[in-house]
Amino acid sequence: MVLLEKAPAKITLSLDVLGKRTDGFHEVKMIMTSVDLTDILELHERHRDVIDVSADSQYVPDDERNLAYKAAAAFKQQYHLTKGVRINIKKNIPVAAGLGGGSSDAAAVLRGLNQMWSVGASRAELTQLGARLGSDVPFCMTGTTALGTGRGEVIHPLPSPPACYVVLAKPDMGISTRHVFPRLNLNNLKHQPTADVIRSLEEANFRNLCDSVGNTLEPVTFSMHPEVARVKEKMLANGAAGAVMSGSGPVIAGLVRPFSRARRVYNGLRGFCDAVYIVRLLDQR
Ligand SMILES: C[C@@](CO)(OP(=O)(O)O)[C@H](O)COP(=O)(O)OP(=O)(O)OC[C@H]1O[C@@H](n2ccc(N)nc2=O)[C@H](O)[C@@H]1O
Ligand SMILES: Nc1ncnc2c1ncn2[C@@H]1O[C@H](COP(=O)(O)OP(=O)(O)O)[C@@H](O)[C@H]1O
Repeated sequence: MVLLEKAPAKITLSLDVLGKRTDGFHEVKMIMTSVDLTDILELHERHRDVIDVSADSQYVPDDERNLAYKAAAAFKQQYHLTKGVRINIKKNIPVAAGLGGGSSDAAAVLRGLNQMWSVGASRAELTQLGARLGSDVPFCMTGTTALGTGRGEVIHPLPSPPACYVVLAKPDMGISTRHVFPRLNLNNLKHQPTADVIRSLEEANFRNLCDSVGNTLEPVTFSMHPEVARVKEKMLANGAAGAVMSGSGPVIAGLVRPFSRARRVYNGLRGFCDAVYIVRLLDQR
């Protein structure tokens, strides 16, 4: 049996860090929404009790370090399964970009195995299992628009954003999340107007949304990689109505209306960046 599962990328419209937790993670408030830039996972049932993973990207491990592998191993252990699976990943989401590609692949494996093996686990059970794999995985289980609290794994659904295009621009580097958080100056955090972003979603107010997006991690990533700050400036200079770094970066997401203006922003950034995309929100009014 073969099963195909899509794994959409996510962008963070707002990311605020409240402080450090006793478990070494940071307390966050972040608003995430999914976009139509997706990895495609092929799940092939194996009768032997093995997990094989392949990915068409040199930047992604094809062994037990792969988040898709970890998800399959956790699912098999949780439900005492001895069947095997081969997972082929078509990577369309840039790696270590702040778009949650690995987390989304892990969530796709949990959804896919639950279906392929007719386990019947609830979405809540899969989300709880996903939280053990990474802070981003619970959001990726839902794939709509939500506020993440705690370390990001506690999910509070939010209204869909107003329809717009998103230009994603990735400078030519990857950034590891675990290298960004420790560099935060916890005594001088630039907090975000999370409540304003939520209100703009409730009111479907595109202008107010664009004026309130922001990311407390930007100063850290920008100081490590000044070119990321330049991409954000260029995104706005080329006509984006709002721009914000996604996750720990380096991707900058620009909110744009209408499509003709999105094309202009896209063209203004191509050649300046390693990869530029125009995507749609998967969950929009
Ligand atoms: C912070 C975000 C925002 O989207 O960064 P991106 O990965 O997307 O860039 C994500 O929630 C990340 O989620 P995920 O990538 O699953 O991170 P995890 O594997 O849980 O944690 C990786 C490392 O990031 C740091 N970390 C992550 C989340 C958090 N709330 N506090 C932290 O300090 C820790 O050092 C941790 O060891
Ligand atoms: N299936 C996967 N897809 C992408 N990255 C993966 C995967 N499995 C493991 N990784 C590793 O996880 C790290 C984070 O990748 P990714 O989730 O794309 O970053 P981000 O959370 O910043 O978007 C990378 O170093 C990558 O090598």
